[in-house]
Amino acid sequence: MAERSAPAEGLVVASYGRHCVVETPDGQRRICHPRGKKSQCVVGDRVLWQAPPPGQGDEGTIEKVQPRRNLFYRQDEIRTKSFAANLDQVLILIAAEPVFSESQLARALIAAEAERITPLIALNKSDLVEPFARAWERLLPYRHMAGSEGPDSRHYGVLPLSLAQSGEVDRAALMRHLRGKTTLVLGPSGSGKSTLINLLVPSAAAQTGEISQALNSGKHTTTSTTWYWVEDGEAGARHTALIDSPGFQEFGLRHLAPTDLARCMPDIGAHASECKFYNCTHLHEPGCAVRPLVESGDGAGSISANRYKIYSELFAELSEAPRY
Ligand SMILES: Nc1nc2c(ncn2[C@@H]2O[C@H](COP(=O)(O)OP(=O)(O)OP(=O)(O)O)[C@@H](O)[C@H]2O)c(=O)[nH]1
Ligand SMILES: [Zn+2]
Repeated sequence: MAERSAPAEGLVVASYGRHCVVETPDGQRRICHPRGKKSQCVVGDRVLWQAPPPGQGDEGTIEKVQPRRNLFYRQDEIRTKSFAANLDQVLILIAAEPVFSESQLARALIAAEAERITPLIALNKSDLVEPFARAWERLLPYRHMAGSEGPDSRHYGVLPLSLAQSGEVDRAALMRHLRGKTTLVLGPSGSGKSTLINLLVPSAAAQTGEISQALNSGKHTTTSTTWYWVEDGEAGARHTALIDSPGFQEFGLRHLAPTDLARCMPDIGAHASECKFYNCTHLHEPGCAVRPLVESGDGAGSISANRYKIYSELFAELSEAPRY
């Protein structure tokens, strides 16, 4: 039997459930299969993979998945879906139109916070003046949420964009946040996700082409999550990456306990340590420091009524016993 070569390092750039595409440090891409359950991988994984012995095709095997810094995923009652691993940021792209769901936005933010991944929010289509003004207003609690670095710091970056109109300006603004990082891009359909990817990655089609080629054109199904290198002049190639992933809808958080929520909703969590009971749920307890801060009809209070409503609904949802 022919000698096998030593396992080599690689980066998972596309994932199809049972198999994936691995990129080598010199930019070659090839299809690989996990050796067993333990070597199941997702986009963003650093792996050790092995080429097949000569004469046995060109599909490799994943020998080992290196320990992950984080894993971004969602979980509903039946399924866990992993988006990607080893992320620096999640960019949540919403738009003036179609009108975005605040609950969906809050869920994606919570999932990121739970894995300690920095979320960044972008609101596209600022050229649609009135719908944009309404959407920007709805983002007020997110734009104003206090950060931990001094009294004027903000917890979330919120970028206004007009991707189809002011591409170059937006590209510069986005790159200030993305440069040198690996960012997962999420957004509901119609928000401009393809427009954003094409703006930042003019070679996106070519890069997906290389993946299809590695997949023997059509032998395997089309991709669900894809890694793109962002060409960035001075900084050079393979430095900044975007990961495009579908599946913003139905953002299940069943992997979290209801008591994790306050920590992942910083406007609510900020006051939790002042509650009378250390395990206060902020729903009904006497001496709760959170509830008096929720906006009432008179405009007083510093926690938005919508945010508190989302918190209580999620608390109830995550408290239900699993139904399977
Ligand atoms: N008015 C306006 N329209 C935009 C802007 N950016 C994107 N669009 C339009 O919005 C529509 C959706 O953009 P896409 O980039 O295809 O959005 P997507 O999020 O990839 O949508 P799916 O393909 O459905 O997932 C297209 O008709 C774009 O031309 C913008 O800044 N302003
Ligand atoms: Zn409380």
